[in-house]
Amino acid sequence: MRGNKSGRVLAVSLHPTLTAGPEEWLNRVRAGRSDDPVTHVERIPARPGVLVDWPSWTPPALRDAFAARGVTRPWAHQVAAAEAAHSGRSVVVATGTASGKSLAYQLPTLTALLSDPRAIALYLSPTKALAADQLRGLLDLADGVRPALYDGDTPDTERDWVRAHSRLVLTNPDMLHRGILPRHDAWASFFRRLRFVVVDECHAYRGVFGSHVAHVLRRLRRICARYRSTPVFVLASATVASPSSSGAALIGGPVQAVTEDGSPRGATTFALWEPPVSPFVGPRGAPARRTATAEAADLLADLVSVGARTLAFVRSRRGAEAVALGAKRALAEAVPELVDQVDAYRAGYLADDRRELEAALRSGTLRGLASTNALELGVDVTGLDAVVLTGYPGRLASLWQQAGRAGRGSRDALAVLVARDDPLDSYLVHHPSAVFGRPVEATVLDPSNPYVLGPQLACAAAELPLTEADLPLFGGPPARAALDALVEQGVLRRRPAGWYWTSRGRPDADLRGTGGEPVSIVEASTGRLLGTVDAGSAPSSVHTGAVHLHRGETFVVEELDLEHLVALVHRAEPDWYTQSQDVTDLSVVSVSESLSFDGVELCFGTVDVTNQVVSYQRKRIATGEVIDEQPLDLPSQLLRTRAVWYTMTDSILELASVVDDVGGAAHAAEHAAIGLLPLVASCDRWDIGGLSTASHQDTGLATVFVYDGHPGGAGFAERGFAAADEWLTATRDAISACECAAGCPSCVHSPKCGNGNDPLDKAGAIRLLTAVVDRVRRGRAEQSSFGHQVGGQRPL
Ligand SMILES: Nc1ncnc2c1ncn2[C@@H]1O[C@H](COP(=O)(O)OP(=O)(O)OP(=O)(O)O)[C@@H](O)[C@H]1O
Repeated sequence: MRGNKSGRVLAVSLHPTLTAGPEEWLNRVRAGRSDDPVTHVERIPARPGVLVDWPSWTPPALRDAFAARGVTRPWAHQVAAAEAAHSGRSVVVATGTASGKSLAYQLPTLTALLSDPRAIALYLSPTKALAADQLRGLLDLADGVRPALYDGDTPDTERDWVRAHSRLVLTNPDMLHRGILPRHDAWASFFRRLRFVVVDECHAYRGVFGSHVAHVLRRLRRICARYRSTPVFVLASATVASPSSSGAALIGGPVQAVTEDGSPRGATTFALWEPPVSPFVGPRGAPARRTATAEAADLLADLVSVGARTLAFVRSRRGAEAVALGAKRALAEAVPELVDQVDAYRAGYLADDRRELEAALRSGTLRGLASTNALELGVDVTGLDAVVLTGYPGRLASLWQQAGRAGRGSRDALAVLVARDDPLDSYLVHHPSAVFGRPVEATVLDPSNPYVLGPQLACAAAELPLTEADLPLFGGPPARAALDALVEQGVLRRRPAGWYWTSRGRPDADLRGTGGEPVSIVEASTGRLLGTVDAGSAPSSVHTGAVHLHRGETFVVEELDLEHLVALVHRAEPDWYTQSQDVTDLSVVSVSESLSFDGVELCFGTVDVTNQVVSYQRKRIATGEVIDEQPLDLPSQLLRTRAVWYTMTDSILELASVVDDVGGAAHAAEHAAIGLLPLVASCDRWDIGGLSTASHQDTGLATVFVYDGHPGGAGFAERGFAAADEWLTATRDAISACECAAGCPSCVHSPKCGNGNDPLDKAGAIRLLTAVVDRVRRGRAEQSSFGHQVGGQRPL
């Protein structure tokens, strides 16, 4: 073992050997620590595979091509899915990570392409990295198919070639929506011959994004029908709940599910890891734990040094860079020969750099990589031994996707979840039953959401006028209502034959809500483009003075020029990092509906949520100590959206005995309400934001707001208002049924709280909600007996 300057002993094996297994790696990385950071080890047993014969219709050439890459016989689920697709039924393969779902779609698809030289297939993936990875796996499988990428990274000069010659086009829903469907006449031959559509990692299409993609796929089906083709859909995902129904909701047609996994799987040793208490006191006066980033950097270095090829997932881009840098530093002191074998990976890198890193990880020239979730989905990085999750990724579906990256085939694997110092992560590492043996979250999407339906129908009409016969495909009555609204707004024109887009230009719908063009990060002295960062997060991540990490190199931002979308940076080696501070404010624009009864007013309306990065702190890398705080002059970012909120008078606060901690009770009630809104609004908690305050400037009262996190709103808050008594009753009941003492992730903690889940008063929230629910119910009863709506559109 060798030490480093920090005095920590690195678990170095000078002759790394892969004969050691997960248990031994784990023992070695936890050895030598005074407090054992491991709170629980779950052993997920190995599973034998079920091999079957190739379907009789498999072309011999394809069988040979699979055999050449070591696949001599398929697994049972691969054939079950392939048989369904081959016989013309849409199917979803919902089996584990690395269970060979690619072969399950390749078998029927490539069979069709080989048997019919005119047939074409389309492959859709949520990330460019995954499409690039799939392309590699397809290149030498079938002659004459000419698989090719068609995405934002494809040079213009290649695009025409792909459209004219490729018979297996790999793209993403964004490109289909913006670049392919609107130009369907140029793609006429493609659509006419389209036989299969593969939708990989289909669980990624959830929430508002998923609802948009559901319509993009309906638009695709309509365009295909126009060119007289009816492609079969093959969907795949390792972590999708209720695969048949969520698959059907996504494509708008019946989907058969294949869920019995026939692939062999090595055992996984899954450790829950809580970083030790650091000597420095945290912001609330309580002893703080060492950061998950610092701990993950050490773990990455340790695992690489004992010979385990390791991928560390980190929640933020900056965190991924910091983990790579920290691991490199630790290795530089103890095993310098391994420093170059660790790197960082994230979506903002240039395409060539990403491909190079993926290849290096696969070939083993890279032994450690710290990545954002850009590598979470499906990229086949065969041969990984260990995965480190730096903080709970927010959803069990993501946790299993990330953990599943290690131990491909029947090799045993190690996964380590390192808790961040927040109540949600601490709760999870001390409550293994909240992690293991639980179903993943439902994939919630709602194609009838009017805020999605409207823009999508406008896009559909611009592609091809909409007719009565199209309405069932887009959801029937809600689609008609959305079309009426579009006609009224002058967006579409109603003619006897249908609904027409008559304006110049094209309508658009922002599928991912990223908020505009990305900002380029450029090295000032050389003009070298390092990468990009999306517009919405530029003020917090590349503001003037920010320390920007890029593949293990440190830069300081000289200037952020938002007008020209450029951040100029220079190389530097500061011993601090920066953390931006922001302020969120919410103002009420207008009230559309309201209901008031005895001290509680429930409202639905339009709000402006502003977020402004106002300063940044410089903090010492070694200790996290704040050196100073520098002011920033950046524009605020405005989100005009829809919200549901309730106000409470002082007499209600007294009745609920929360006068001493109104903020804590309201904050806890807000978090739980966000968690429960999906019950009545078929949304995802990540699509919603909240704000609670003991006294709000517009209402003058204690107020809890829940708003749609999408410009213009997304229909969720509206449903929350309509079903407020059911929603808030369920919220109150969920908190009181929870057995924890003072709040936990199952009730009032939020995985995305900007205030670190502080303050929270669980008991106060129950009393507050009891009073609120009672008044909302009585208000509703009064409203229905008078037969009118109390309140109405009013400015505030
Ligand atoms: N029948 C088989 N026999 C042996 N190996 C196979 C078989 N089918 C697939 N494989 C191998 O299993 C590995 C994982 O396959 P693949 O990447 O397709 O899994 P996946 O389910 O798509 O993974 P992910 O969950 O990452 O999307 C690949 O290396 C592939 O070559």
